[in-house]
Amino acid sequence: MNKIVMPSLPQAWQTWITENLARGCVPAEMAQVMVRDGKFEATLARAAIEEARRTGFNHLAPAPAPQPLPEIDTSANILRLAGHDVEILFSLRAPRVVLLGGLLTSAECDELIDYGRTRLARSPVVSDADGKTEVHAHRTSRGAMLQRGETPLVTRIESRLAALTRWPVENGEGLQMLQYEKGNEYRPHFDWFDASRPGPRKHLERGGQRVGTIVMYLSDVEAGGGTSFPEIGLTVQPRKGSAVFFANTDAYRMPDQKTLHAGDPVERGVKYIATKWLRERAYV
Ligand SMILES: O=C(O)CCC(=O)C(=O)O
Ligand SMILES: [Fe+2]
Repeated sequence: MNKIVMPSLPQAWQTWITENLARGCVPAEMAQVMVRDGKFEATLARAAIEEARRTGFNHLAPAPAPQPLPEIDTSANILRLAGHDVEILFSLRAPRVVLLGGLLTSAECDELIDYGRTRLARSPVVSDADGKTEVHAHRTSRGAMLQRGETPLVTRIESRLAALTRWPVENGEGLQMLQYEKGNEYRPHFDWFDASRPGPRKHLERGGQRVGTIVMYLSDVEAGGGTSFPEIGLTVQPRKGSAVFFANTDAYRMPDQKTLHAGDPVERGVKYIATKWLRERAYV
């Protein structure tokens, strides 16, 4: 095996191999993770791990520090953000999930629905082949894509989200206001882009990975319509004004498989949400 396998890997994976070997992880299991999560050829994964082992896995520069991510201070019950108190209802460390109460006021929810409702169109998904957006049976809601700062209310919400997550407004995609009627759903999916597929890879060029998601509930729902995370057995029930935040990647900004999530089918009532996706860098 030649010696240049490791440097050909993305820096984050070099660091991952180095750190996991140092922690005593089993090489065969590490190779499986690289195939599953990094979409590497098995032979390449094994060669890189073997090379790192032979060289004492210290031929790399010191591991870079974990990258900053959007993060919410969950040290108290109430987070005071410039004139607005948000309740921290629960938090989970890995994957990072935080449930927030009273992120939006009832009047803000109603205003956002009234504003977005005038231009609802079937919600698209990103195609694997070319990155264009297309209508798909897996996502049956209708929605409106709002520009960043499109109205004073949108600006106010975006500033609140930036203070909440300590993440710049410029790194956010525009808000999406979504309406799910009876039977409408968003089947299990990831919000992060899979760099091994040509379509999603194109989206990474503008602003990098989607490192965080905030789903804000603009209405109560009589039955169904929860946001569920099947890998961790969690379902969040919509409650007007509440929101769920989750980080889509680990501390090295590597996609996290545990963030698989769905908008469950609405059984009774109408569900309205606003979704905000946070990128690694400015989204312009
Ligand atoms: O509808 C939901 O509860 C989840 C929405 C979602 O996953 C998204 O907008 O990316
Ligand atoms: Fe999502």
